[in-house]
Amino acid sequence: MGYGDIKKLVAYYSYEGNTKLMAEVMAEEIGADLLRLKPKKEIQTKGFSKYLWGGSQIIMNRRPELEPFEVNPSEYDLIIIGTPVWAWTYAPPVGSLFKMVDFNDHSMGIFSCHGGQNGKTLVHMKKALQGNHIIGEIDFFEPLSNNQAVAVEKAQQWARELLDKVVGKK
Ligand SMILES: Cc1cc2nc3c(=O)[nH]c(=O)nc-3n(C[C@H](O)[C@H](O)[C@H](O)COP(=O)(O)O)c2cc1C
Repeated sequence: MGYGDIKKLVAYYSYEGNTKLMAEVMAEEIGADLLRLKPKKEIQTKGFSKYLWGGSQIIMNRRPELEPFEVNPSEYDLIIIGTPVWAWTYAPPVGSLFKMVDFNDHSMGIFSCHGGQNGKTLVHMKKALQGNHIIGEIDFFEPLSNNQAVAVEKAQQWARELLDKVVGKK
């Protein structure tokens, strides 16, 4: 099977744009569809209270209801999932995705964007995605404001490597 036959998706949540940038760069690099996870109710607070609000979402293990998807994620051969790190783990809307879609036997890449403490984010994602093939994982330190060009190149290269692995496997 060639590169053109592989169905690729980048699904992500982003509150402040870092994960969005990395997801868009990856999708463009490998010609993937994009799925932005959008909670039906998103609190708009950019000050310190965002940590209180987000932290409480994690503590209460919230799985917010998301806007309907325009694609069916389980139909893809390669699925990349990106999240910001919230309280050392993946953000609640990504947990909603895991609950809504029965991922099984998919080739997947997982990535996170964080402020220096990735915590157990990728470990927790792998646990939630058991039964799939996690063929790559990567994290980025505040890519919007910290060496953006380097982060972009790293994201492009990583996405290409994932695609090469999937093509090689088929
Ligand atoms: C509610 C909340 C909790 C956060 N918790 C962490 C954390 O535990 N560790 C960390 O390194 N960064 C943490 N951050 C920072 C974000 O992970 C980081 O800014 C990331 O790049 C944001 O991605 P985004 O712009 O796609 O939303 C937190 C941010 C928010 C809003």
